[in-house]
Amino acid sequence: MTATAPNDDTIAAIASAPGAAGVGVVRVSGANVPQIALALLGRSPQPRHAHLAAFRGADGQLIDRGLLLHFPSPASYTGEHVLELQGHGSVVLLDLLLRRVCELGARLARPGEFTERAFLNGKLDLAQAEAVADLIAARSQAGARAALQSMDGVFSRKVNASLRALIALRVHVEAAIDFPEEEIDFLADPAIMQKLEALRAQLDDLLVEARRGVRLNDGLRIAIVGRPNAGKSSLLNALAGSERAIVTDIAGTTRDVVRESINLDGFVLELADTAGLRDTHDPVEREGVRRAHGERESADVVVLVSDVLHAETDLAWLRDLPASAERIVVINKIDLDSLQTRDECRDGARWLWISVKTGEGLAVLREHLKQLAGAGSGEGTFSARRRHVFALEQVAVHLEHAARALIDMRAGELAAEELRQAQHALGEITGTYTSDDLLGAIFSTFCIGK
Ligand SMILES: Nc1nc2c(c(=O)[nH]1)N(C=O)[C@@H](CNc1ccc(C(=O)N[C@@H](CCC(=O)O)C(=O)O)cc1)CN2
Ligand SMILES: Nc1nc2c(ncn2[C@@H]2O[C@H](COP(=O)(O)OP(=O)(O)OP(=O)(O)O)[C@@H](O)[C@H]2O)c(=O)[nH]1
Ligand SMILES: [Mg+2]
Repeated sequence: MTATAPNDDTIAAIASAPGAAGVGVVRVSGANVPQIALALLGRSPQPRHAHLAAFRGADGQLIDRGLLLHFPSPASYTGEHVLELQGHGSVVLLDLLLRRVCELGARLARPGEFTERAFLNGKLDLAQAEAVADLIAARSQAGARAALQSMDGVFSRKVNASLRALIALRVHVEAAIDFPEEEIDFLADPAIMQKLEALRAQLDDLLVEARRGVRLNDGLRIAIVGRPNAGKSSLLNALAGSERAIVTDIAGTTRDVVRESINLDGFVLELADTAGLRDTHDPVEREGVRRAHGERESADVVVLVSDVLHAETDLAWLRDLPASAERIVVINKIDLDSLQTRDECRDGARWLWISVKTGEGLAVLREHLKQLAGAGSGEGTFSARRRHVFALEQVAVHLEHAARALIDMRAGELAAEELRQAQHALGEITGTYTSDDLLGAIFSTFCIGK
């Protein structure tokens, strides 16, 4: 992808979903739009006005009768001249219309190229452009609402506020380096450390929000792990509301990872049921256990399923769980012991006593998962991508190094370099600093016509 190539060519694509529909849209962007519009309408269209037009081929044959709209540059989605041809939603007609537009001076657009141009023309920053794609792909109301917030710039504004604070800090530190005779005094100034700490706190909050944004966007990844026969597959089936996984009373039933995506009151949960953890000589089961470990490592939430007979021995597994994941310990089969449902916090985990068989305690588990997916986090919740979280983690590391350089070593040069790198990482979120490779990777995942 040539993100920085001059955009002097005109691009066109069908912007509506393929298939029969009431209306379909061919979208065109670029310098040739006025001439294409003139050819199709027979006169120059009024700006931002819907004209009913007879779209004709080169031979004068009618292709379709539809609406033609011209958004003159720069007041358009891309910032360039944009033309919309709204015809009948027929794959055949829209293809003919697209062909005609190309004859008149356009080429086919690559996926995401309209939004890429909007980015390059400053209509959107990179995080907002990504949110456009995430909005289109959203699988839940919560995900769509969050993506809309990011598209509106909620996330970007927070990033930019931190960026400004970071730049101000850099200015101070760089100035101190330029005047070495004052460096010692300056670096001892507690106001600088306070500013740096305030910035770190701000970015820590943003990281928490961004992680939540990723969950809203991608769904909450939940790994169901635990001893064989504890009821992991039964739990998956109960949450999914269908007999998705095989359940038997034979230990070692599940081997492959069984995935199911569910929508829980507008929140997407990505469930993964895994093979029961045990030492075994069966090579198939051993591979299943290996995969179960893999799921555990990459999950947002690990649900460790045990049962009333093994709760204490299974506790040992808690230690092996990745530190970053939320932990839920589910003690299943309380019906066997006529126990009551319980809900406790201990050992850094939430403990729930349930019975998949009777359904007792499942509502509490569902509610808890919903909260972890982002429910109840209030207005202004925005969507984010893993790339953003990674950038914020980098920023945090550089700021920590900068703080150490300032406090422990009074090393101005070192601190300045760390702050510079922090700014670079932060700027990658909104695209202030972005390589062509990254842009190519991002926009190529869009739909054609977006
Ligand atoms: N028919 C149609 N519907 C659509 C779109 C579209 O491109 N075409 N959109 C495509 O995603 C979304 C709307 N997004 C848009 C965003 C900006 C502008 C635009 O013309 N912006 C100008 C003028 C702003 C103004 O008048 O306030 C600008 O930013 O300068 C148009 C659509 C959803 N619905
Ligand atoms: N009494 C009782 N039995 C249950 C409950 N939940 C599951 N079971 C039974 O426990 C047995 C094992 O259930 P599974 O869901 O296959 O267990 P698993 O953890 O997936 O087992 P593996 O796939 O072998 O690791 C089945 O016979 C289930 O019917 C429960 O709440 N109470
Ligand atoms: Mg199973």
